[in-house]
Amino acid sequence: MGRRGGCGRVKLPKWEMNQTDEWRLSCINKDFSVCPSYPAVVVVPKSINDEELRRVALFRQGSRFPVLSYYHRKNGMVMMRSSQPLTGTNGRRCKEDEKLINATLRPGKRGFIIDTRSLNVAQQARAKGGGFEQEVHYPQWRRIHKGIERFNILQESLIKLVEACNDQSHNMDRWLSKLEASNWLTHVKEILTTACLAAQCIDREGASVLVHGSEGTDSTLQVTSLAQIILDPRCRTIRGFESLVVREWLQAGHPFQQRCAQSAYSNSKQKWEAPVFLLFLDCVWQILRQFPCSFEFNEQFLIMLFEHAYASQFGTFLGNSENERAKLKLPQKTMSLWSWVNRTEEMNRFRNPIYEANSLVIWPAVAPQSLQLWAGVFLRWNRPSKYLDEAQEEMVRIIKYNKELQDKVKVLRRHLAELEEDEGMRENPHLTVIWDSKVLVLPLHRCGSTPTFCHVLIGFPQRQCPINCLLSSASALSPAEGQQQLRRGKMPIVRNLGRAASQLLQSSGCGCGISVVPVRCIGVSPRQVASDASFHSVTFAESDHPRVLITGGLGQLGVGLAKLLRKRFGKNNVILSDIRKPADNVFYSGPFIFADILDYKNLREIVVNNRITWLFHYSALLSAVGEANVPLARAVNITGLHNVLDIAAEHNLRLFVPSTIGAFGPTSPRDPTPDLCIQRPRTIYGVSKVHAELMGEYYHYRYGLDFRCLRYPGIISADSQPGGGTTDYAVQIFHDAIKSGKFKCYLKPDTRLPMMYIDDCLKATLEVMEAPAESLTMRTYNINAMSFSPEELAQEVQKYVPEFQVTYSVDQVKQAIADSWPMNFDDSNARRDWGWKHDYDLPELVTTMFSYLGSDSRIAQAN
Ligand SMILES: NC(=O)c1ccc[n+]([C@@H]2O[C@H](COP(=O)([O-])OP(=O)(O)OC[C@H]3O[C@@H](n4cnc5c(N)ncnc54)[C@H](O)[C@@H]3O)[C@@H](O)[C@H]2O)c1
Ligand SMILES: C[C@@H](O)[C@H](N)C(=O)O
Repeated sequence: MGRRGGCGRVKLPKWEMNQTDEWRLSCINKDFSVCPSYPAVVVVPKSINDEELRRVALFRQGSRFPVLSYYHRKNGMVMMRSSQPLTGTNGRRCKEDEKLINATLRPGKRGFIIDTRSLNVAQQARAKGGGFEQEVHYPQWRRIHKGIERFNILQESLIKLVEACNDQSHNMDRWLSKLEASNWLTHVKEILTTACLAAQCIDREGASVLVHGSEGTDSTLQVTSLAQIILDPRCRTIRGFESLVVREWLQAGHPFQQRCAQSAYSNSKQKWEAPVFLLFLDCVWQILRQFPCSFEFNEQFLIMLFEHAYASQFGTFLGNSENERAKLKLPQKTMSLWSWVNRTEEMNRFRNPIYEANSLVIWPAVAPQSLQLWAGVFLRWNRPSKYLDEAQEEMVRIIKYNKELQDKVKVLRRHLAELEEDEGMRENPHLTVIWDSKVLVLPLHRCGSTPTFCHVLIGFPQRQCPINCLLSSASALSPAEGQQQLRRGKMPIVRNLGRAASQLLQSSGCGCGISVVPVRCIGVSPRQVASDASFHSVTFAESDHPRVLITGGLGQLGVGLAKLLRKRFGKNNVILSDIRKPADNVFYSGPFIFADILDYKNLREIVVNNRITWLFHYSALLSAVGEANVPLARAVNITGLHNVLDIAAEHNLRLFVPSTIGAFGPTSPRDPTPDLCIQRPRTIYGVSKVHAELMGEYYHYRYGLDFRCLRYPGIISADSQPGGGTTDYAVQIFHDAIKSGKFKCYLKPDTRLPMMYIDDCLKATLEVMEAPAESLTMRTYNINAMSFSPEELAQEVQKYVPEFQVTYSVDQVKQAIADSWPMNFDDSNARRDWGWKHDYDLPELVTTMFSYLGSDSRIAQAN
C-alpha cells in the first residue's frame, strides 16, 4: 500500500537550501512548543540564532515568526510569511524581530511587507494587541495594504453563491444579480491581485517580500502559494503542486479541520468555517484557464483536492496543524492522499493532455472580464459531464495523432538533410574515418600533392583518382588493392584506413585540414563532417535543429554565419534575410527571404510561417555610416531592434544581437575594457548598441526572453566587404596591398583597437548560442582575440609585400570615434563561463587573409 498520511518532515525543494548560504534549517520547534501551528523544522535567516527566534515568536501573533516561504532562483529574492506583530497601541518593538526581517535583505536591496488587511483593519487590530510594522523601525521595507476578506464574509459569500447556482427560476436577471450579490468573484479578484503584487515585487522589482495578515494562516497562505504558482513553473506540475499544498497549507498550519468542517455546499456555517482553501483552488483554476498549456494537471485534479479537503477517506487534510496530526498519530493511523493520487492510473486521470512545460513567469489577467465562475465546482450538478468527457477523449486522441505525425515529420526531415548532405559530399568530398572513438575528417583533394603522410589524394570510386600513401602505409593494402576495395564499397576501406588513422593520431598534426572530433562510439557515418566545424562535437543521432532566421544577412558577417549554421543545422533550417538583392551564389546557396526589420508585421509573419526558433539580428548601420545618417541609424538600430525584441519575446525565440566595442565611450576604461563598466558612447551606433544590450537584458529578466549578446571587436574578413565601420581600414589594407602595394589609412598610425578574424567571431556566436543557459552568468559578453594599430598591421603586411607603403590621411570623424573606443577587451567572463577561446592572432590573421586574397597577386611576384 502507499505512504502513510501526514508529513513529519519539512517539505523543501533541495535547491532552496543549496542555492543560498544565507538561510538555515532550524529545529527550534521540534516539539511544537515554540509555535504550535508551525512544523517541526523551519527555514530562517542564518544570522538569527534560536534564542533570538524565541523572542521574535513572543512578538508575533500565535508565535508565527517570519519564515522562508519561497526563494526566487532567478534573482535570489525571497518571500517570507508570518503573522502580525504584537505592537499594540503603544507601538511595542522587538529588536530581534527587526534584526530578523532586516537580515533577509541584501545590502542596497529593499523589501515590501504585504499586509493582507486594509490599513483600517490593521489599525483597528492594534486595539486588540496586534498591529503592523512601523516603517521607521524597518527602514528598508515599504508596507502595502491589500484588503482580503476573511471568515464570515467569505462564508456568507459562498452560501449566496451556492444558492444562486441552485436557483431553478430560469430567470437571467435573478441569476446575474444573485451572482453579483455573492461577491465571490470579487474575492477571487482580490486574492489574485495580491498574489500578482507579491510576484511582481519579487520578479520585476527585484525585492524581497514579507506577507502577513492577522494570524498568517489564511489569506497569507493564499497569497504566498499563488505567487509561487505565478513565479515557479515547478509548482505547475502535479508533484510540484502537491508539494506546494503540503508546504504552504498543511505544514504552514492552515486549520483545515476548522475551515472545512462541513460540506462547502451546506447553507449553515459554523464560526470557524471559511472557504479559504476553496478560494485558493478557484484562483488556481482561473490561472489554469488563462494558461491552459502551462499546467501539468487538469481541472479534475483541483476538484479532487477540493473534495478531499472537505471529506476524505485519507488522513492528509485532517487536523489543524502538523502538531495536531502528530498528536493524533495520523501518519501512522491513516493513509496519505498523495500515495493514492500518485499511482499511474490516477495520475493519468489528472494529467493535462495539452501541457507543455513553460519555464516563464506567467502573469494572470485579473480584470473582472477575465475571471469566470468555476462551473466545474459550482455548476457541477447542472452541466452534463458526458459531452465534456467525450470532448476530452477526442482531444487526447487528436494530440496523440498529432504527435505521431510530428515524429514522422522529424524522420522525413532527417532523411532530407542526409540527402542534401550527400549531395554536398559529392561536390566537396570528405572521408570520415572513425578510429579509437575519434572521427577523422579527411578533406579529399584538398591538400595538394606534398608527399607527407596525410597529404593524400583519395578519390571517390566514380572519380577514379589514385589512392596512395595513406592506404599503403596502413600496410594492408597496395594502392591498387585500395582502389579495388573502394570500388567494392566503403566498409573494408574504412576498416583498413582505421590502422592508418591510428598512426595519424599518434603523429603530430601537419595542419592539412584533418579534424579530429571525439565521439562516444566507434561507427561509420555516412554523413559529411565539415573540417571547419571541428569546434563543436559531432552527434550522429541528429536531434531537433533550431529553425534560424538571420536579419541583415547580406552584410559582412551574415553570409558567413549562414554558411556555418547550415553546416551545423542543415541547409533548409537557416534562412538569410535582408532588404538588398542577394548575389546569385548567395541566392542559390540556401533559403533567402526579403525582410525589412522596420516592417513589424512582415517580420512577424516570416517568424511564424517559418517556425523560427533562433533569430540572429544582424541588421544595423555601423559606426561611420550611422554618423552620416543619424535618423536612419536611429530607425534601423533602435526601432528595428524593438520590433525584433517584441517578436522574439512573443514567439519564445532564442535571440542573438551583436554588440560592439563601439558600445563604450571615452569615459570607459580602455585597456582593457571589462564587461561591466561605465558606457557613455558618443556615436549613434554606440548609443543604439548600449540600448540593445539593456533592452535585451530587460526583456530577459522581465519576460524571460532568451537573449544572448556578444560585443564583437572590429571584424576582418576576406570574402565579404565591411559595411561602413571605423575598423574597416583593417580589411581594406589587404585589398590595397595586393592591388597596388599602397594604402592610405584614415586613422593615425598608433590608433590601437581590438580586432578579430571572422571565423573566430562566427565560432563565438554559435558557441554562445549553444551554451546551456545555466552556464551564462550574464547576457552580454566581451569577446577578444587581438589588438593592434595600423602601423603594427602594416608591418605584418610588409612581411608578405615587402615594398608595401602606407600613408596617413586622418579622417577626423573616424579618428574621434576610434579614440573613444577600447584599445583592448577583457573577455575573461566569456572564457570562464562558456569556454571562449580564439584561434587567430595577428600573424595567423595576416597569413589567412593573404592566402585567400593573394593567389595571383603581388605576393607571388614578391616571392
Ligand atoms: N563587422 C564588424 O566589424 C562588426 C563589429 C561589431 C559588431 N558588428 C555587428 O554585427 C552585425 C552585422 O555586421 P555587418 O558587419 O555584417 O554589418 P553590415 O553593415 O555589413 O550589414 C548590415 C546589413 O543590414 C542590412 N539592413 C539595413 N537596414 C535594414 C533593414 N531595415 N532591414 C533589414 N536589413 C537591413 C543591410 O542591407 C546590410 O546588409 C551588426 O549588428 C553590427 O553592428 C559588426
Ligand atoms: C567595431 C564595429 O562595430 C564596426 N566594425 C564599426 O567600426 O563600426
